[in-house]
Amino acid sequence: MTTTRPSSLVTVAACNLNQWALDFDGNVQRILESCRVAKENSASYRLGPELEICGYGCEDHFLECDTFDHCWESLIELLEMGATDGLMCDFGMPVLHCGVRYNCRVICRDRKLLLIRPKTALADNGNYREGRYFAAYSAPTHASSGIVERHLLPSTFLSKFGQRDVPFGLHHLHCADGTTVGCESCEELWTPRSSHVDLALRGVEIIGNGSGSHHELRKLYTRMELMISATRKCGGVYLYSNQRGCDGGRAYYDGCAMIVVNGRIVAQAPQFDVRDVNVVVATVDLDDVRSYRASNPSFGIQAARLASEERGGGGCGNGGLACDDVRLVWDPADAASFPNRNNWPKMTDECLSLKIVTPEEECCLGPACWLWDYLRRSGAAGFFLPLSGGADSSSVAAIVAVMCILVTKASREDPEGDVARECRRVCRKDEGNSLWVPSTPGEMANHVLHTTFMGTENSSGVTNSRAKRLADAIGSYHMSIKIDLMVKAALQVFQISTGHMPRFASRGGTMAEDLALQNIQARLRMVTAYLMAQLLPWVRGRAGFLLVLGSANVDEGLRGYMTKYDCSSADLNPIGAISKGDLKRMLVFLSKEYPGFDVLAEIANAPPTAELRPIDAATATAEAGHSQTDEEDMGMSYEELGHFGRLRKMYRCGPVSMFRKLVVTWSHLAPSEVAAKVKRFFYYYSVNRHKMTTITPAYHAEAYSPDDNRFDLRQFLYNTRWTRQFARIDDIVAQQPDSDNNKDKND
Ligand SMILES: Nc1ncnc2c1ncn2[C@@H]1O[C@H](COP(=O)(O)OP(=O)(O)OC[C@H]2O[C@@H]([n+]3cccc(C(=O)O)c3)[C@H](O)[C@@H]2O)[C@@H](O)[C@H]1O
Ligand SMILES: Nc1ncnc2c1ncn2[C@@H]1O[C@H](COP(=O)(O)OP(=O)(O)OP(=O)(O)O)[C@@H](O)[C@H]1O
Ligand SMILES: NC(=O)CC[C@H](N)C(=O)O
Repeated sequence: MTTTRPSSLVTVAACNLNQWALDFDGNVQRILESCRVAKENSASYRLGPELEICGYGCEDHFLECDTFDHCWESLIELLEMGATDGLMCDFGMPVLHCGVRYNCRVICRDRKLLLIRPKTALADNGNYREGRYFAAYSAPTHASSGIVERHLLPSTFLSKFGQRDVPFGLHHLHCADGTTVGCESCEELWTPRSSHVDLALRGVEIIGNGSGSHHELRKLYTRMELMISATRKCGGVYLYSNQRGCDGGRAYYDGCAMIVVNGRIVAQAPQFDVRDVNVVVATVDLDDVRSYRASNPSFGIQAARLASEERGGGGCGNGGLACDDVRLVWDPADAASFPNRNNWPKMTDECLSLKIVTPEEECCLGPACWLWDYLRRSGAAGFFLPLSGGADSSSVAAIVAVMCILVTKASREDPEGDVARECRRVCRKDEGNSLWVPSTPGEMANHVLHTTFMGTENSSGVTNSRAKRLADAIGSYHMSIKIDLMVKAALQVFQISTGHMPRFASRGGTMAEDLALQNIQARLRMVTAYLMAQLLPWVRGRAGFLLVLGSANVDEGLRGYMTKYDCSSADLNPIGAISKGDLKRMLVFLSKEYPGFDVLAEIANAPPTAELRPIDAATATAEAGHSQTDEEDMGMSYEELGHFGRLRKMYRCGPVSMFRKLVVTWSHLAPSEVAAKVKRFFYYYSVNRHKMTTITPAYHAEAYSPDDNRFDLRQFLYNTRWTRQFARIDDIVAQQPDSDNNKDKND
């Protein structure tokens, strides 16, 4: 008699889901769709994103019992609707266990819960606050005795599915066909002692990582490196699922579900997309994992040592749980299951090279997808953008244009699909059984984007023309108006009330008068923007309101080079966490990528100007069209601001350490000049920090974002003289060989 081993082929699926915090019904629908697609592709295992049932970004809603209750309701619904029939599903949801909140993976199959696995390392840096909502789990000491901790399920499980409780802890599953499955949750991959290491040493072959990881420029590369390195060292089939989209906040989760085998990427889902559900599937041979590990003696030594430690009583209770009625592999010999050879899952043996877009593309694709989710979920009829023809507001217009390109393409590919349906709803073309889809991105832009150049007597014709040409290229509903009447009226009210009329500095006024005259123009633009946003749909015979887009970039926020409550106060800002340098590169990229957008290159190359002071014909240049330029006004260049911003936030530098670094980086400058620049930066940063408290919610794009509300938590009332800090800088300058003091001494 011959005994043959069961087959070792298994088809696994990972997904990107556009979940929305607290949208329990919508989330269930998207999960169901991902399970359907996984099954359609013959998968026997499906991994979903972190906390997918309620949405990752519930934040303080995780403190509410309702959130936990609704998650159980959703899980019951998923089981009842057959999501797990014939498919092992690793779902993400919060679980209250013995009075403690945990961020958990819940593994189910055939309407039965097999394991609840709590997260052990919580994400608490940057935008993450998991420690506020959850406790990190560590295995209880009694687990070493082999006792498996159990979680008592809500009573409905007993009545509906005959199940009272489920193992709870850091276990993995041993299926009847010899396949082993385990999990590691998002941040655990990023920690020095990652869970996948011990899982691999215990022989676990399939490891699912359900994540809630948001986009930051250049971050995908780090994620990919972590997964490739993990499976190169440990072997294994590593699945990564991530949320994708705007789930109600400033972050954009950038999907990119992946399947990696022994250091090779075998499947990758899109990072930026307007579809709600993407599923990637791969058929892998677990024997490849077994032989990869077994062929590496040093892996064997460590695996044997761990096994002997655990046998020797140091066991941590993280053992395998037998699932005797679960089979994951498919067997070509089982002709009854797979009668038609053409329907067999395709073996995935090639190694894909990871698709990583350039930072310029990331800058427009991430915010474009985020804006689309926000627009369709807010119920608005479109956007209103004050378009100055400068680099910032033009970048925002270009991002909306990219949004229209993505949505138009997806709608035209499937006029009956979800994206087309949402597009019709937003464009107010959804009456009856309409299957309308925009014929071009420009047609869509004409429905959703409203742009206005709001000139004053201080504006130049050059910027007005750039705004008009860009609006024409994009197809937006554009107007060019003058707001001098409003400015004059406001100043007359002031004069009647006080008997004084302010003058610009160039006309004999003080700096206070000059600033007030600049700010009134800027603020009236904001008032006009909201009026337009409210009434333009009415003017066009449509229902609804428009969302006002802001366009202050990260450098302006950091330096405070903006008027509080002017056009920087809007409903949303897609570029608030992107630097001027990255934006200019994005504009140049778009001008090359899309025919007809060549005006963007001209805009990128023009010197930035606020156009709030009268034009001085003697100093105005043809490119700027104006004599007032940002960099001169600010007393620092955008490039210098980039350095200050990164050192302050990403390298956690106070004034003294920033000076110490820059004095080396800027070795072409005298230490005293570097000191003056650093002090000037910290002065303006601290004097204007209060502006960040009211700044418009912006797409989180960069690790150097100064967003006061979520990401860069600091005071907003400073002693702007920084006496101790600046004195230390002066001390260091005095010690430098080429300092002015020493020069005097040497002379
Ligand atoms: N510690 C503190 N905590 C809370 N609030 C504080 C505060 N200190 C001042 N304030 C408030 O902030 C006000 C000063 O800020 P703000 O009114 O913005 O005025 P301010 O910062 O003085 O002037 C705006 C600056 O932005 C420049 N700018 C450049 C480019 C474009 C634009 C534009 O708008 O288009 C503007 C403009 O040239 C000018 O230099 C004070 O009058 C006070 O109301
Ligand atoms: N003439 C104008 N018409 C319409 N909107 C304007 C005008 N001037 C300024 N704005 C709005 O106010 C915002 C801030 O103005 P500011 O002069 O600081 O421009 P900026 O930050 O350099 O941006 P941009 O590069 O778009 O000019 C602009 O991004 C734009 O949305
Ligand atoms: N949700 C998480 O655990 C995310 C953590 C991880 N550092 C990331 O950015 O992807």
